[in-house]
Amino acid sequence: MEKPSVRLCQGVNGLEKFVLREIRGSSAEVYLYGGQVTSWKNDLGEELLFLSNKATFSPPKAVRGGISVCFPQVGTHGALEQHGFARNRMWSIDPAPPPFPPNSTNRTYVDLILNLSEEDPKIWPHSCECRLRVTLGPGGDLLLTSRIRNTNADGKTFSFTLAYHTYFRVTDISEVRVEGLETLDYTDNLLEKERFTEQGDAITFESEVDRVYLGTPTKIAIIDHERKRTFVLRKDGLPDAVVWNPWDKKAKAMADFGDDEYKHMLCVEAAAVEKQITLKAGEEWKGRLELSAVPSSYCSGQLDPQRIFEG
Ligand SMILES: O=P(O)(O)OC[C@H]1O[C@H](O)[C@H](O)[C@@H](O)[C@@H]1O
Repeated sequence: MEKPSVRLCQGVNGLEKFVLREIRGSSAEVYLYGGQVTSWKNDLGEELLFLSNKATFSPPKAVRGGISVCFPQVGTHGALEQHGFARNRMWSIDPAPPPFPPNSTNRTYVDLILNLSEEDPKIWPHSCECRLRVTLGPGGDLLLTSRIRNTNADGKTFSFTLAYHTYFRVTDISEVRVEGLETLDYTDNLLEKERFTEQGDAITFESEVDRVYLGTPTKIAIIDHERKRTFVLRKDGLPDAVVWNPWDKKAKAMADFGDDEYKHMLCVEAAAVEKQITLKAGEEWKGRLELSAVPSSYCSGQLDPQRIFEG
């Protein structure tokens, strides 16, 4: 048994990262650059997130993989650069994190706050506090909580979209199913954001996918059939879910992504995209994402609902 610990150390290219460890051996890594989670391992030391072998860790380029916070804009849904600027700014240790409900079992966490640059008001003329708490639960669950506060001194309202851009590591994308999004409406980024209704039983992958599922349930499951592992996402305050896999052609076009790596990743991103979140001066918004990885009780096409959708 290890002792739970949170350690600040140097990561790739001398960039600082936090390493969180829990008693049964699970761990997570969070970089101050981008406030980005780059690793999440289970009790057996198996990596659960995808991080590209070609990820550069060279600011101002965003790190390809892990979990980045897209804020204040998701994708091209606005006038800012793709996915906003939070993922390519330095974050720092939050000196005054707001109180969380007391929870004696969760001590392994780090509180970060986004440092806006002096140039940022030119592209986004607002003042805000953007906080992120990353918690590793004793059982190895990973919990991200964001708080965004409008601190505009001039009383101005602002609006934003936000996503946790999560790259799950999967064994073989063609053997993966996503459950929880069937029958929902989605907008298709590959077809000029046209709106469709999902028809199938569950989502499977055989070509490029880039969709925003709208108003999803709070729980979504990603079943890695070959590894017999199911990722369960539970989310609050983030009604939508982006599902993305670049497939072969787009993979080749990305400098920081290996040609065949699309086979081993899937992005399912808890997000607030369709409806912007609007905060009046002084108001705060809170959203959270909880991830767990459990052995699949998936067999002959059926998820065991007891295991996945309860509890
Ligand atoms: O290359 P990036 O800016 O990190 O974006 C990678 C991908 O992220 C999202 O999932 C979007 O829906 C995609 O359209 C985009 O290609």
